[in-house]
Amino acid sequence: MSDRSASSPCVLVTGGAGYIGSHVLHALTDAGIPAVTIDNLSTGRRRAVPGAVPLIEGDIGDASLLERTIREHRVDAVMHFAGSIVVPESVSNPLAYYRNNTVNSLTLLDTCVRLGVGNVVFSSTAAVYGSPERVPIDEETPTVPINPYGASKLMTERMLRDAGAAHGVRSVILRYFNVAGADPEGRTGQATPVATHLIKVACQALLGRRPALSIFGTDYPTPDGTCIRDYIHVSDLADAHVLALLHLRRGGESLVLNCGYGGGASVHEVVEALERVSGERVPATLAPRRPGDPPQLVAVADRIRERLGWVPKHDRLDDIVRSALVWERSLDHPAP
Ligand SMILES: NC(=O)c1ccc[n+]([C@@H]2O[C@H](COP(=O)([O-])OP(=O)(O)OC[C@H]3O[C@@H](n4cnc5c(N)ncnc54)[C@H](O)[C@@H]3O)[C@@H](O)[C@H]2O)c1
Ligand SMILES: O=c1ccn([C@@H]2O[C@H](COP(=O)(O)OP(=O)(O)O[C@H]3O[C@H](CO)[C@H](O)[C@H](O)[C@H]3O)[C@@H](O)[C@H]2O)c(=O)[nH]1
Repeated sequence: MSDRSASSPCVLVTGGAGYIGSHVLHALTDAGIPAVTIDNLSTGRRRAVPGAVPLIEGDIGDASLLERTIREHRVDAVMHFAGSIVVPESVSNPLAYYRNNTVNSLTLLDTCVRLGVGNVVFSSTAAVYGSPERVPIDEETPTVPINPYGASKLMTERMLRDAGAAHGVRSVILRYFNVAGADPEGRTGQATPVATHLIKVACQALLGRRPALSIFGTDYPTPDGTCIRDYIHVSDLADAHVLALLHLRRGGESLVLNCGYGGGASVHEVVEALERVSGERVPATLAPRRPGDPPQLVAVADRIRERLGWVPKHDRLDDIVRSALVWERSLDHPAP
């Protein structure tokens, strides 16, 4: 055990080899906060994990591995990213989603309670709101998920709330809106080649790594007919996680917080931003609506600023798409 881990408590980051988890590991390392990660590398990559952070290759469904890690590293807090994230896959294979997102979260939470780890930061999603009637969406909006992915995450939120009441576990539940972009220093980014997220797919199309971007639906009730989303830069999201951890370590109360900027961009606006920053055309074709896409998802994002003192640094759409494009160029694998 190193001197540092002997003196300071450590945060266990599940899924730290993945897109968002790896950005958070870099943010923790930059802030001098000791961390350890467990990842089964099902979608994550070993090289996304900063060198200073021990990577334990294993599954969070393995209670004895969790227990060993928590004891050996003097873990006092957990940031829980590990999970399955593809919405259509959750529709075709729901039980796999309930197993990985809900059952494994239960194992993790149960282990935390048994070992007295009382601080949990959880990656939730705007998908818990489903297709709300009113936009923008505040945290009191009813949670009515419309797919198993959203339902599987909402169940973990519920477990955290109940475990808080019964066992004193305090949690910050972060409901991410549309996460995009990459580390401005180029240390990590979204690396899975089978991407479905708009900004990543648009970058791949611009670079000729896929034939074209399909714009799913141009007849929505929005000003330009395409869907509107609240895109948040992954590095700003990573900063929010560090603040959430510090809040809990200070003894702060449990919170549920939207993570977005409170503004929206349409699919056309995203494409225009990418063309503006690159000076190149995004090959795009107009396609029918994708099933299950709500016309607008925009956060009311005041609470996170008030409660955590979060101040975003990368909230211009041009910055988000530029960082995504720089990262995409650095990847050596072609898209499928
Ligand atoms: N990407 C988004 O836009 C988005 C939006 C809302 C919420 N989220 C949530 O954020 C979290 C991270 O998402 P991401 O985009 O970084 O996805 P990702 O697939 O890049 O990261 C998930 C990581 O978890 C690991 N993992 C999965 N199951 C595991 C298991 N059973 N045991 C150990 N490791 C396991 C994977 O190998 C991967 O490294 C997820 O919980 C997701 O639901 C993501
Ligand atoms: O090739 C593409 C991909 C996406 N889109 C459109 O771009 C918008 C954004 O789509 P994404 O797939 O990038 O993201 P989603 O809004 O579908 O969902 C994401 O954000 C949600 C919360 O807002 C959940 O967190 C979910 O897990 C996460 O995938 C949608 O209108 C979609 O139809 C296209 O036109 N073409």
